[in-house]
Amino acid sequence: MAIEVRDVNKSFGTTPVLRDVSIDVESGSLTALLGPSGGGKSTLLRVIAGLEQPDTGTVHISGVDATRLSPQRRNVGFVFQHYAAFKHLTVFRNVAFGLEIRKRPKADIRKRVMELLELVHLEQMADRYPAQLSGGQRQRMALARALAVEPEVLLLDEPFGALDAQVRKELRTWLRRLHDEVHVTTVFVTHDQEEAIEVADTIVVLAGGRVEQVGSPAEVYDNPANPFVMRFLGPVTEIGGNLVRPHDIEISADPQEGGTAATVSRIVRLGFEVRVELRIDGKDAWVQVTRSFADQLGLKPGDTVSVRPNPGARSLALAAV
Ligand SMILES: Nc1ncnc2c1ncn2[C@@H]1O[C@H](COP(=O)(O)OP(=O)(O)OP(=O)(O)O)[C@@H](O)[C@H]1O
Repeated sequence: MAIEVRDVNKSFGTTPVLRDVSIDVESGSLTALLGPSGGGKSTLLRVIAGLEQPDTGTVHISGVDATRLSPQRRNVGFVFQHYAAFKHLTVFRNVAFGLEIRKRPKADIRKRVMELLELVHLEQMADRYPAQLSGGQRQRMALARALAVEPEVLLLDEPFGALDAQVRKELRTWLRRLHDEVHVTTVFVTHDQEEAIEVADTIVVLAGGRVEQVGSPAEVYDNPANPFVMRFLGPVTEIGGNLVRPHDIEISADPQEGGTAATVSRIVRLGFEVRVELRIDGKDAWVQVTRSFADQLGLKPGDTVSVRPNPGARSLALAAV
């Protein structure tokens, strides 16, 4: 195990921010800490980094008890949302920085930095200054710099959070490919469930300072531990007292066995998908269908339909919680 966090509690003043948090991060994995704002993600990452001390509990890194070690002695690399580059140094020198202070031979530094710049696709930018890079390029430089000293663990706190949606998407794919090449154990913080699902091997869902669930993207999406996780990981709607994914619902113009009667209130066409909005017993619900299926049904507002979760659907009973 690359990182073992055990029974960590942390409060700021009287506010508990991490409550009995225990997680294992496998060597070579890419793990997302996912959750709503204020849930404790950054604090947990900072506890792993050694930038915050837990009130109780321990952090082991590569089998060594790191709980009382300074950040410098933990052999971790970090990248934050707003990366503080040395403005007066070129991209090359920024990446070389950690190696220069470790007094590595010049030729070795040059070789390593050029390899890293190639890895992050910035080899053409070596002589530029940070101000001459785009936001996405600057974050890639930050990653190269964090990797330069060969950390055992790479910690990323919303590394693409300040970038626009398009660049963010590109960098996600890029981070996944980079990780497949380098295999350094990586933990990254995100509040974006799509980003976590697309990039991570393992997702740790953190809310209110507690670990709600740990699992692969498919596990947390398809088998959420509770209604909170189900809601946080993707769209949900309520049918017959159950929480269901809107794409897991069968809709029919005719009554179906085990179906619930609903009235169509609106039909919204969103490109390939169609969202059929419904009223069921005075409550709103919705079903997601494909455009061709919607056309086949020929629904219009005011129609009465029958809805039911399809046989393989995961549903969570709301009354039981
Ligand atoms: N240094 C600090 N002093 C006091 N309170 C803090 C400190 N750092 C964080 N907090 C509080 O701890 C809680 C958790 O913050 P944290 O940044 O860990 O959450 P987060 O899940 O990363 O949220 P976000 O996505 O908004 O950064 C918040 O209520 C925050 O206000």
